[in-house]
Amino acid sequence: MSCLLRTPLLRIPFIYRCALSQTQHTSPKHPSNVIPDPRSVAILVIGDEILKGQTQDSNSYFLCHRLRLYGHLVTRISIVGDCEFAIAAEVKSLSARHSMVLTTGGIGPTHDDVTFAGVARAFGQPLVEHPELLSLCQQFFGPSMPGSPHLKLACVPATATLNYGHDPTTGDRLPFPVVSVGNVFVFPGIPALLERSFEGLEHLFRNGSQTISTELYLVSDEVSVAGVLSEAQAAFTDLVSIGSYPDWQSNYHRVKVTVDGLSKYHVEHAKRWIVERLPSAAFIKLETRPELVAEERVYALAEKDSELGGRVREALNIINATLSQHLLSELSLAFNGGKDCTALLHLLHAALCRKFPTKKKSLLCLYVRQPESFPELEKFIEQTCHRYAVKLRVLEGGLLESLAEFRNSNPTVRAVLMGTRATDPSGRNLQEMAPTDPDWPQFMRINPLLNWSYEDVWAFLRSLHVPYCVLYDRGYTSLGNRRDTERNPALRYKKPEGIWSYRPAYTLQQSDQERTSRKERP
Ligand SMILES: Cc1cc2nc3c(=O)[nH]c(=O)nc-3n(C[C@H](O)[C@H](O)[C@H](O)COP(=O)(O)OP(=O)(O)OC[C@H]3O[C@@H](n4cnc5c(N)ncnc54)[C@H](O)[C@@H]3O)c2cc1C
Ligand SMILES: NC(=O)C1=CN([C@@H]2O[C@H](COP(=O)(O)OP(=O)(O)OC[C@H]3O[C@@H](n4cnc5c(N)ncnc54)[C@H](O)[C@@H]3O)[C@@H](O)[C@H]2O)C=CC1
Ligand SMILES: [Co+2]
Ligand SMILES: [K+]
Ligand SMILES: [Mg+2]
Repeated sequence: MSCLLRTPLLRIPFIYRCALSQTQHTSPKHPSNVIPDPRSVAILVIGDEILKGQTQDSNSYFLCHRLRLYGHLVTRISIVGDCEFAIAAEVKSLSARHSMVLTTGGIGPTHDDVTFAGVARAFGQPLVEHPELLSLCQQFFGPSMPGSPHLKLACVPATATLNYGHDPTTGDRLPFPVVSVGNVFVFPGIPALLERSFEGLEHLFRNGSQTISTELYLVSDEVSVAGVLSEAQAAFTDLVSIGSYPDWQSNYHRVKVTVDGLSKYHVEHAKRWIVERLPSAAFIKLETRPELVAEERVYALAEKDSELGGRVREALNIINATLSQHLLSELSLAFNGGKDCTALLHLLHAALCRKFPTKKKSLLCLYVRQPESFPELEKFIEQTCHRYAVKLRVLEGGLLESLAEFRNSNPTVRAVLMGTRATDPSGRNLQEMAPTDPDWPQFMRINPLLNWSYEDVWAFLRSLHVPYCVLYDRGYTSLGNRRDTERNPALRYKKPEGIWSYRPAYTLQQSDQERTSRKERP
């Protein structure tokens, strides 16, 4: 490898370095006259609302992601306001230094939409009314008088090319073309419109080469790996690009390290280089999308001759019996973001994947939000529903009234799956299948986790890398609301540097203390 590294001809110049040399911050190693890499692309985001903090730019994120899939490397994102001169200056500079420039925003009919004027100015061209665009505008907006606002959409730089995209699913030609001038492509700002226009032009933007990317997940913090990562980047200069990204929300890792490059050989080599220099306990082989492998992993766990295997078998039996007795439209999952119903959702998802292997069936979840609920919990619930593609019905107010409302608005639902365990205050005299009490709205309650222990729930979640609410990693063992829940004192400990902290919930030794940090309702 060292010979390889020393032979300049065999080095693949890595793009991110070249990008640096194109800016004013010229590095001594890279003269400023480096020819732009043919894959280097710039994105120009246009809009006052972005600079004012009124709109969060999502278009550049979308474009970076897609362009990378298509084999390009975005080396610059610029943001300018709705100012013709600023747009012109930026377009001129970016267009000279990159193989392609994609702009977003500023092509509508209002006074602040000046992107075409800016692009025309950048190339020293007049704005002209394009006959084909004019007839399209008249088709969409009806016949026009001179000066009609929508005619502005037809006024483009003189050498403009019209690029018609196609709907990737139907193959139909899209009604409105994307205008390009030289290597500058002018996209709309409305995210849905931008995405549709871009996807329709895949053939224009797909490039041959591909960036190879791999990840390492670390359970240790950045400080403890910074030295090795610097050495790795130095050893593989110009061959790979190494990134380090701390994550405060993950339940399973603290840092994600990425290794990117043009050659699989060098990417793998650099990855091994890092792995060999850190203790193996520093890494976790993380399942980043556990929901995609839920069926396989959950059923494999059920085959195991262990206590947890037995619990999983039992829960799957109850779930499958429920699925054979009821249509999916007759079922709902009571989901409040707690660890138990999180485990149940994963089990249910696995069972549904097995029962409906091809059809995407969506489950209805019911969440009765408490006053002063934890923001972390709300965020987790939202992300989880998205992850498992379930519908969420949120109700506010008392449990009884909310259930009555749910009963009325969802008359098909007969049974509600719940994460109740026998050790919960409400689980003491419960059966696995039990109708609600006479004074409660009538449902069949299904409790597949009734015989699970606190430890079973954590062993299940942790072994399958199922994401759970981050509050459990911060010392909460049972979640109510911000008023009635505290971190569990049994998890409190003093760090070597003398600061008090809390261990994660899954390390609690005395599971009978699970709820001691919750003031129970009378
Ligand atoms: C559908 C349903 C039917 C009920 N029927 C009765 C009844 O017949 N008689 C009775 O005395 N009590 C009933 N309850 C109240 C229940 O027994 C508990 O008191 C209540 O769920 C709080 O449970 P917990 O404090 O043990 O919390 P948890 O341990 O958090 O709750 C256990 C499980 O209940 C579900 N759950 C709890 N709170 C919510 C919420 N806010 N939104 C959505 N799901 C939630 C989840 O599946 C959770 O895993 C019912 C609750 C629900 C959600
Ligand atoms: N049918 C079509 O294909 C076309 C329609 N038009 C028309 O032009 C108008 C819109 O032109 P635009 O250039 O899109 O106008 P614009 O620049 O004013 O943006 C429109 C909306 O998109 C949001 N937006 C802009 N940049 C964004 C970013 N980077 N990230 C997230 N959100 C962003 C803005 O905040 C704004 O709400 C509409 O009236 C549309 O009908 C324009 C071109 C093509
Ligand atoms: Co080598
Ligand atoms: K506008
Ligand atoms: Mg705008």
